[in-house]
Amino acid sequence: MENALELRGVSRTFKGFALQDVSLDLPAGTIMGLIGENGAGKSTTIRLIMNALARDSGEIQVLGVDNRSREFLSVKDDIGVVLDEAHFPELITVRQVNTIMKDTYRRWDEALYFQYIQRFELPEKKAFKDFSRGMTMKLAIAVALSHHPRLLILDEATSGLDPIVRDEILDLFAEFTREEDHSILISSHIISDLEKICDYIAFLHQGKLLLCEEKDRLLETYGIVQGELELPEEAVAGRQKGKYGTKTLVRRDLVSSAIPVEKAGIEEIILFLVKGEQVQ
Ligand SMILES: Nc1ncnc2c1ncn2[C@@H]1O[C@H](COP(=O)(O)OP(=O)(O)OP(=O)(O)O)[C@@H](O)[C@H]1O
Repeated sequence: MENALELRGVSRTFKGFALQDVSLDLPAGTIMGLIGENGAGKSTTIRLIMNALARDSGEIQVLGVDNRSREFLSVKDDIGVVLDEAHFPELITVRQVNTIMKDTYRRWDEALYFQYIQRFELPEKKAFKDFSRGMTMKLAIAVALSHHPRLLILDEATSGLDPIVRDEILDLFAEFTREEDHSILISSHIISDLEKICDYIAFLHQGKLLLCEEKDRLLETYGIVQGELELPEEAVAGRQKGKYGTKTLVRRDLVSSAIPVEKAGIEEIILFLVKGEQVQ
């Protein structure tokens, strides 16, 4: 299997919002960051992938299987999912979650689950209703990882976590993909988080996928030129005029080597591409 996920022309319309014609491939063994502003359609895309939401059109293959087929039910065992509204019953405890998951997943690994519980310092006897947002996300991540999935689908899984825990969890995700057939789709609006660990960046804006590209390729392709320099128009991908002068996002290969081009970060590239010409 080459791709863990394949979306072709996927669309879904709600009143006032449409996810339009989304196509992307997540190669097995890689991490894709799905980024976009609030309301861009990230959760909708993830719900469509899990077939928790029906699409209007398009095709979705998950781990080589059509997500509307019967086979998808058994493939679900191979997917660890953390949704942004991760929820467990109010009175349930960490220990009771273990008992339930034992019956839910064929490959549930109790020892591994309790290792994560300890690592995340989660209380074993506290009722779920008294968990903070960070604790909730940690519990959901522990569950997602403890049934030995091949694909992790994570919707805003790091939001609500403090920077230290967030870093630890991002390392954990990177560790997960060291196995060559392990893949991750992770959505976030914290671009810097995703920049660290992702191989691919997919960028949704108002329901459209504006970009889906290898991260390193984006970093190689674009750079920043400071000041009002003469540049070939085809090299200019975006421009910002601010109090402290002009910054231009350029395609490096179209700019003369005499012009100094600085490195651009993923966040900068995305912002420039979306905003185009801008005066601040
Ligand atoms: N079931 C639904 N019925 C109607 N509109 C919906 C439904 N689900 C999502 N939407 C709308 O679709 C749009 C995209 O929402 P979505 O949750 O996919 O965005 P998102 O990128 O995940 O945003 P956030 O970062 O805020 O979580 C929003 O305008 C939302 O109101």
